[in-house]
Amino acid sequence: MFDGLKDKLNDFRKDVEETTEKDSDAAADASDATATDAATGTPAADDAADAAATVDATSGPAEESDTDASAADESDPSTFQRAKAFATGRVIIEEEDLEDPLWNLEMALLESDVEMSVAEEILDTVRETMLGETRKQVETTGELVEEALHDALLDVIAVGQFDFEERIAEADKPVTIVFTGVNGVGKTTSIAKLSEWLADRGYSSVLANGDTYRAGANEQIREHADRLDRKLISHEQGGDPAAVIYDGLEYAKANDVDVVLGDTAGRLHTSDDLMSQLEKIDRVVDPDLTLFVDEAVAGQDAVTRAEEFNEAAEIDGTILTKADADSSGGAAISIAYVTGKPILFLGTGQGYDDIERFDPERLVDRLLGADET
Ligand SMILES: Nc1nc2c(ncn2[C@@H]2O[C@H](COP(=O)(O)OP(=O)(O)OP(=O)(O)O)[C@@H](O)[C@H]2O)c(=O)[nH]1
Repeated sequence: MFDGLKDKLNDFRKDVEETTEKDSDAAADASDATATDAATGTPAADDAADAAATVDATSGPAEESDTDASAADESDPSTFQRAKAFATGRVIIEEEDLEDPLWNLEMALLESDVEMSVAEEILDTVRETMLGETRKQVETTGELVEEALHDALLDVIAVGQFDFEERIAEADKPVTIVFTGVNGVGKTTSIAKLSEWLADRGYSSVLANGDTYRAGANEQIREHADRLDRKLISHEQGGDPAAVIYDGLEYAKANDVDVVLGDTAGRLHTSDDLMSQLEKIDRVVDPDLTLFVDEAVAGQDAVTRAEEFNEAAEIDGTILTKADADSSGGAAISIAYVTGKPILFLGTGQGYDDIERFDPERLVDRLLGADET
């Protein structure tokens, strides 16, 4: 899962390590040079050697000295700063160290279908974390990069998260959940999976097929309902989707069913038709939650659709299917930031159990290699 993106993030770590290693070598040379001068006993060299040994790299005596400073100090203050830091076991990351690696990272994120504003946000956070507390002490550059990437990714991925199970537990029953999204992305399968997920936690559910537009939609969802032994409410093709979901709600009330899972059409003649249909469902059944479903493999297209559907009928969260087949990870990283609504579940296969609660920390660990699953 998301292996392509994982590799690219790892490349960034290597990139920064390489640039800072070169600079560390230069700093080591400069540090050696000041030490050698110190051995010869020149006053300026004494200052520099003191500076190299001092723990506070920002206020060493060399900076205050008005005698002729060391060659490194005069020609390249940053090299001298590095030399001082190097002598005290510190790593200094300068803006120019990050320039090329950050450029490469931006290209890699965009290639991975990460939305532009999301990529920029990630770069800003990485830059801030790595340079923010300038001359921050770290054990290795790799660790600093990892920390910066961790924070940057988590910031965008965790937008809007809430405890879905708690929300279901606390809501008045029946809870109505409406699913939006285009056809073929795994919407019906996700409804079936969620019905099982809820059953595993003790909640009963009824399925309602609000996709009255597409021929064959009733048969498709009925197959799932039969297999799972769930009640399905459906009307004839061409019927009013709001009426179907309303009937689902009435059935749930009459039979003490906890949750109504309402499918909707993924595409109509025009987007205006789709919008007014979703608006009508909103008005008639006033769903507790509207979940947008799309496939991770659709990348940028999924992100754009999430925005469009969110405008048509405000969503409360996203289910991202086919994460098992997605290498890029762009949609998983971008959708929450772009819509302001969290990803709630990942579809991870074709079986009914192949659904997992979206866990931002776990995804970040996966991307940074700490979680191998
Ligand atoms: N690998 C994988 N396949 C999935 C996942 N979710 C759904 N699928 C498959 O994707 C295909 C389409 O799923 P459907 O549930 O029929 O798609 P849909 O969006 O409901 O399509 P419509 O009913 O046309 O709206 C099916 O073959 C599913 O088995 C997933 O998380 N991983």
